[in-house]
Amino acid sequence: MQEKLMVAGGRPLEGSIRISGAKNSAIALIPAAMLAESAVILDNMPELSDVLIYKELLEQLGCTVSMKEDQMWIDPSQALSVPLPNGKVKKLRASYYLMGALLGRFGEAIIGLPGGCNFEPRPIDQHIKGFEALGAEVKNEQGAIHIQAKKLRGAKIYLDVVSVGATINIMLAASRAEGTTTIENAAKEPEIIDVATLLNAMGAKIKGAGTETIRIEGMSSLKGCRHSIIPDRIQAGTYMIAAAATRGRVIIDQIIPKHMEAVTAKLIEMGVEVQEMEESIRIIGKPLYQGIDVKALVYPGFATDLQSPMTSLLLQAEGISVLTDHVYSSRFKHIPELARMGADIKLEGRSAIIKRSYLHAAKVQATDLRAGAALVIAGLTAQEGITEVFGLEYIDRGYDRLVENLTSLGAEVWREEVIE
Ligand SMILES: CC(=O)N[C@H]1[C@@H](OP(=O)(O)OP(=O)(O)OC[C@H]2O[C@@H](n3ccc(=O)[nH]c3=O)[C@H](O)[C@@H]2O)O[C@H](CO)[C@@H](O)[C@@H]1O
Ligand SMILES: C=C(OP(=O)(O)O)C(=O)O
Repeated sequence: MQEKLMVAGGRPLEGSIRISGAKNSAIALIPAAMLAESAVILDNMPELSDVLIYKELLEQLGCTVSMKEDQMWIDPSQALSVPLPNGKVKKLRASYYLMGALLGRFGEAIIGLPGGCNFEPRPIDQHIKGFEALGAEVKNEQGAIHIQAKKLRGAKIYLDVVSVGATINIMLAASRAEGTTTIENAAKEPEIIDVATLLNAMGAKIKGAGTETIRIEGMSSLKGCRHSIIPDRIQAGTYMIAAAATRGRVIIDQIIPKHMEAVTAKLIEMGVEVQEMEESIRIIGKPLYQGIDVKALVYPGFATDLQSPMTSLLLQAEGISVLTDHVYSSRFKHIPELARMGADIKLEGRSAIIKRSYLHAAKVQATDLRAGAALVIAGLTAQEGITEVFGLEYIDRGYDRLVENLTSLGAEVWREEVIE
């Protein structure tokens, strides 16, 4: 059943919400568990469509997986490297982590090229370069990546672009290679530290995660363990932005404020009051905001995943704001949809030039996950009317309990079936 999100605008968000575990950690930790010979327990698991698809993928690979509340239990002892050239792997981006995990555990993998949010071409050449450096032979046969290694040996790998996915995928395979692997120009996102923490708890020896040089000493076997997933900094940032955009007062709880520093700094710069506590942040919206420049960069810079939601907030700021995405050059599919609501935004190369706009409700299409988040925030700020956000399945990839969370903050939002 296809659903749309109905969003009534014009109400400030007020109250507090608790943030769940991070999608981009969860969907790397689940395949990482396959590198162990015994059960792995993952706590603080978010209830997202990507997670549920990953559970099914692991089951296809012979794992036993169960979920109870926010805990996932994975027994990978009977896992096999079943070829998955098509099917569910196409439904999410992070299915590419099965390449590293299966290569590490079995020395072979056949995995279809990933799906996920296709806001622009997203190559995986650096993942492949890493696998080849570890001694694997990699071929693309009709859209499926075939990877085979007689023996995986540690290597020195320099990434040409700073890539979250390639850094994690190489860590996965290298943790079961013979000898030491060094990844230079590695990505530093908190999710990478989370994966390294899990692998180390499984018995791996990984040093330097969170810096640009990561050293992985390969192990011949890894064991099960229990691990709690870090909070989702992108969901947290989205709610911070939504609170500011509706001139609300919201406490965003159970987060790591350090992970939010780039967003916090930009909100303060435009005039939002942000109070940091140990495990939470309070946002106090103000009547007037200043236009600012925002550059989406790799961590610890402003996250590209928050670039689209931030666009909706910048529409509320006086003067002109310039938002440039240095990670993805054309992640701007939300802009024509925002224009339907009255947004005055021009695209110049990889920058959006954003002018103060008074939005009205409209029927809009989410074309990817964060474009969807941007449209929901825009709908919340529209002065009157009900915005209909189509493509809710994208939003469900990354925001669990969205309607419950927004409703608890006083918003009027609900899901409706799309009747063709
Ligand atoms: C599942 C997951 O964690 N997804 C996140 C991950 O995606 P993902 O890991 O796919 O993104 P990357 O960090 O790899 O991409 C960063 C940049 O490097 C380029 N690139 C990447 C790999 C490669 O082999 N070759 C190459 O050229 C990409 O096109 C992009 O321009 O990080 C992105 C950047 O923070 C986020 O938007 C995604 O939410
Ligand atoms: C782009 C995203 O996810 P994915 O890489 O899983 O498509 C995202 O989380 O914004």
